[in-house]
Amino acid sequence: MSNLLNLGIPKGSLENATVDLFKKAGWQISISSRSYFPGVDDDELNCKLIRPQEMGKYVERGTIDAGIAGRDWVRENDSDVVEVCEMVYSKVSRRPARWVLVVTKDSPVQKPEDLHGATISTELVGFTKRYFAERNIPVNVEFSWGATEAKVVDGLCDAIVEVTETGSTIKANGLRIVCDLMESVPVLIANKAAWADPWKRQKIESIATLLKASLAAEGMVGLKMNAPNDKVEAITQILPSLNHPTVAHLYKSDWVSIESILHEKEVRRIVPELIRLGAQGIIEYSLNKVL
Ligand SMILES: Nc1ncnc2c1ncn2[C@@H]1O[C@H](COP(=O)(O)OP(=O)(O)OP(=O)(O)O)[C@@H](O)[C@H]1O
Ligand SMILES: O=P(O)(O)OC[C@H]1O[C@H](OP(=O)(O)OP(=O)(O)O)[C@H](O)[C@@H]1O
Ligand SMILES: [Mg+2]
Repeated sequence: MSNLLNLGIPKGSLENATVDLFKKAGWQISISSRSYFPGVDDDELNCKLIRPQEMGKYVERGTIDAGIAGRDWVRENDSDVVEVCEMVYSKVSRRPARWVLVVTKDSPVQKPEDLHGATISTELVGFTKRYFAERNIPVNVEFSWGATEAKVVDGLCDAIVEVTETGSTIKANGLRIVCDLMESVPVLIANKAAWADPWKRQKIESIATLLKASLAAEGMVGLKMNAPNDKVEAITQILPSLNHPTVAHLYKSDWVSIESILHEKEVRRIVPELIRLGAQGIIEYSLNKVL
């Protein structure tokens, strides 16, 4: 049973985005409703759904070998684990989640210092207490079980420290962000003993490499074209690339094939220029992974 890695998948906000990312990376994880043990098409993996708030604890103890959770919760729990890599994605976007200080629109609070003696509600109690203590602002920090935005609307507290991504919950509740306190992205964490085990470490590193490669490929495309030899200099000068564009000779011809990887957004600007410079037979293709 040594060639088996116990892997924690974050239940909740990061769940679907994480399963989608694994799919792009080459692993099909199937979660059936009410089961906390997803299936996975890899005999070397055993997946468990775990709340991100508890991922660090179970990875630290070795209950699971590795897992993905928001860095916010790994830090909040001060988990003694190896942070293998970070990946920039959230529930619906490819941006970090933001922990923000929030008040009602009509609140007089303009900066954290204005909350002297106030009550702040949050799920992230340790971080919030530290943030205000470091600035010598005495506040009363209360733990919130969720639906935190409602508490500041109802006047149950003066401000909240809450996570936001699209901002729609803050907007829907007529609230205002005072300032950003912290950004958080998902991290792949590993148990220290598992990291010291050569097989487990290699498996964890393979997962990290492929997840990151899949994220890196998003929004990138390949562009390939033919051009006469005397146009190569001009074309390669305007062509963005990861390193340098590839230039290969066409068989029995004084034409070359030029290939490069670039951001999809740049294509609409670059292609007309390439045609003007003499490129022909231009093809664009999507990428699954960039390593
Ligand atoms: N849009 C988002 N909303 C909340 N958390 C997000 C979002 N995007 C990423 N995260 C990250 O997800 C983790 C929180 O996950 P969790 O499942 O607790 O979210 P939740 O939305 O509060 O869950 P629940 O629906 O059970 O209340 C944190 O690490 C947080 O940084
Ligand atoms: O900026 P947004 O894109 O709107 O996302 C952030 C919201 O999503 C989460 O709420 P959740 O659905 O978990 O409700 P909860 O407060 O009950 O946990 C989080 O706690 C915020 O309320
Ligand atoms: Mg929540």
